[in-house]
Amino acid sequence: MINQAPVIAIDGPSGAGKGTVSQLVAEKLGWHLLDSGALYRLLALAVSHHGMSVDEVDTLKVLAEHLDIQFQQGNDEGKVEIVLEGEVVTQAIRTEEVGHNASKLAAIPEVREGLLLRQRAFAQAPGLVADGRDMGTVVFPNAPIKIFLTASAEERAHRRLQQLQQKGETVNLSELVQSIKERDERDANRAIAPLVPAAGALVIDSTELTIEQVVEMVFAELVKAGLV
Ligand SMILES: Nc1ncnc2c1ncn2[C@@H]1O[C@H](COP(=O)(O)OP(=O)(O)OP(=O)(O)O)[C@@H](O)[C@H]1O
Ligand SMILES: Nc1ccn([C@@H]2O[C@H](COP(=O)(O)O)[C@@H](O)[C@H]2O)c(=O)n1
Repeated sequence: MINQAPVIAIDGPSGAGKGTVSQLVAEKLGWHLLDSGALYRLLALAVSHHGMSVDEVDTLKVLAEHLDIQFQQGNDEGKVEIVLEGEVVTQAIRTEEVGHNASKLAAIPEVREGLLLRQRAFAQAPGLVADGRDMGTVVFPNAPIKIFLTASAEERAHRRLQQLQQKGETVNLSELVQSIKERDERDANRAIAPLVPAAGALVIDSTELTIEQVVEMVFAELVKAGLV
């Protein structure tokens, strides 16, 4: 059996709100959280640090399997610091550039294979909220709850703009829309584990919804499944 503990799989395109909603749901339930995108971002950063070529697919697979990653509880309640090979990279992995490089690596089958078991290992009692692109389709196909969270590209770019501006970064909205559409295109059209709603997934379009409304909809699914 693949899933040892109940899993809520939350998939969808960049900026749809998966990370925010997953964190809130995991906190409310006291369940574990898997930000699978962070693993692809960490790999992209490591590849760039080590000056590796994306053509070395067998070496990439080994790196993906053994990459030294730690998710450490920070001083602020709920804040997790991400450590790659001894260096805190919590902020460094969140740039658009790292997201783009992650999405290029994510199209390589050996990379996905290398990360697969690491992701499944997060499914521990009492349960896991897993956020990504293929949580419901490939990594946790038996998850009792599958959500596909989306929003218009313009709304997602707008949210990302605000997020980056709050961090003091100067960004251009039309460039962000372009970047988000490019990443959507690559994620949805790759040959392996493309971004598609899993069979039976509840599709939630959050364009006109608040974060709280989306969280409520996920909880309604938990009630229906008898998990709370
Ligand atoms: N329903 C919503 N209404 C308004 N803002 C939202 C909503 N959902 C998320 N946001 C905001 O949008 C931004 C992006 O959300 P988040 O990082 O959770 O997206 P994501 O799907 O995890 O993206 P990525 O896959 O790129 O990591 C955050 O600033 C978040 O607060
Ligand atoms: N399950 C996943 C998660 C992520 N990816 C790829 O990584 C990129 C970065 O992910 P974020 O969620 O942090 O934005 C993303 O664009 C995907 O290409 C993936 O393939 N599968």
